[in-house]
Amino acid sequence: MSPSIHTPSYYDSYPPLLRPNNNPIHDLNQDPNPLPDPNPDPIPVIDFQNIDNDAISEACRNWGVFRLANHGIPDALLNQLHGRAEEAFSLPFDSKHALKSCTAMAYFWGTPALTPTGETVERGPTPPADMKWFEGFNVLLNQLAQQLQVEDPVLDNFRLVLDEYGRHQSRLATTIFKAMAENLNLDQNLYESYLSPSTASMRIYRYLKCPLPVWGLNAHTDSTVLTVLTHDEVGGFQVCKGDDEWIDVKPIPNTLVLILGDLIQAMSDDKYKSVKHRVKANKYKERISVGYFVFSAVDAVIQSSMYKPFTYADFRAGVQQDLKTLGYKKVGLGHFKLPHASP
Ligand SMILES: O=C(O)CCC(=O)C(=O)O
Ligand SMILES: [Fe+2]
Repeated sequence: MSPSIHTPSYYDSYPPLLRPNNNPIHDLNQDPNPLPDPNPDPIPVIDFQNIDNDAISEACRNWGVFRLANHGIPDALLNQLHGRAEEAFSLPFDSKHALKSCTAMAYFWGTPALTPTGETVERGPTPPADMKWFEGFNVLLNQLAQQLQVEDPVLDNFRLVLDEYGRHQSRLATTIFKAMAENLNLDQNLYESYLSPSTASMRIYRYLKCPLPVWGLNAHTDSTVLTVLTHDEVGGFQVCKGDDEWIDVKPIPNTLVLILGDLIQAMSDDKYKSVKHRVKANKYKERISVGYFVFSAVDAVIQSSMYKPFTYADFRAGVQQDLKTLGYKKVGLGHFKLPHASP
């Protein structure tokens, strides 16, 4: 008998457990993809070239999310970012998996529960219903330029574009945070420790075609001060308005979506909302998104009338505890809530 020859297939880039041939229910071409809704979404838009503090204040209080237009990131760079990410994800799974403990650019798949250095929080085998149909790279921006030596030209090009994109994000986040801090009358001496772009990380996701009726990413709030997302045209990102109204955020080319995280909610004495968001899984199309996550300095003490003083290090330790025991962030800001502020 001749030895079986393995013909490389597109799905060699997928984590083995998420390949269609390992999922008999994976029937990719059965129904047509539903048509997108032609109506615009109601997400507020902020013009970065003409910042209106009142409009920012309104969006932060009522939504916790807005779209950023005229952000000054060249379209060519955004296109390159998506192109390079696509190339990196198309590498064979083993080449990506080799980076799973590479702190500057750590590869992960199947779960968003990561340690601060990008390694998967181990909790024993994940049942398929909890498995997330994605893979990604967790990038620590301050390590990307100096610490990461990769020989593969695809990964090296990816690193270069991430570095450039990250510098734009740090510029945008600093300016937007300043407008928010002015609106909140925060002490100017706190600005630098409350928003520390040197702590920033990025996550680049490829959501794979998903055969199961599960969420691409479950509803959560971010543990950040601010998060800035760029999405491809596939869609599926939703934010929660009020208690339970889920709104589809339309993918609009070359705009960014900025969401407020838990840390700014505390800094604002709960006037601003850390918005819940989630991602719908898609059976037919892969989706690429890039998130920039910026935090406070790890040892900066966050003062709030609604919470006990805490540092980002304290906050992160609470989240890691939840990830280890439950697999998801449960308590978050609740760890620090003052009794008089509880409902
Ligand atoms: O993929 C996305 O659009 C959202 C990612 C996200 O919410 C996160 O990583 O916290
Ligand atoms: Fe998120």
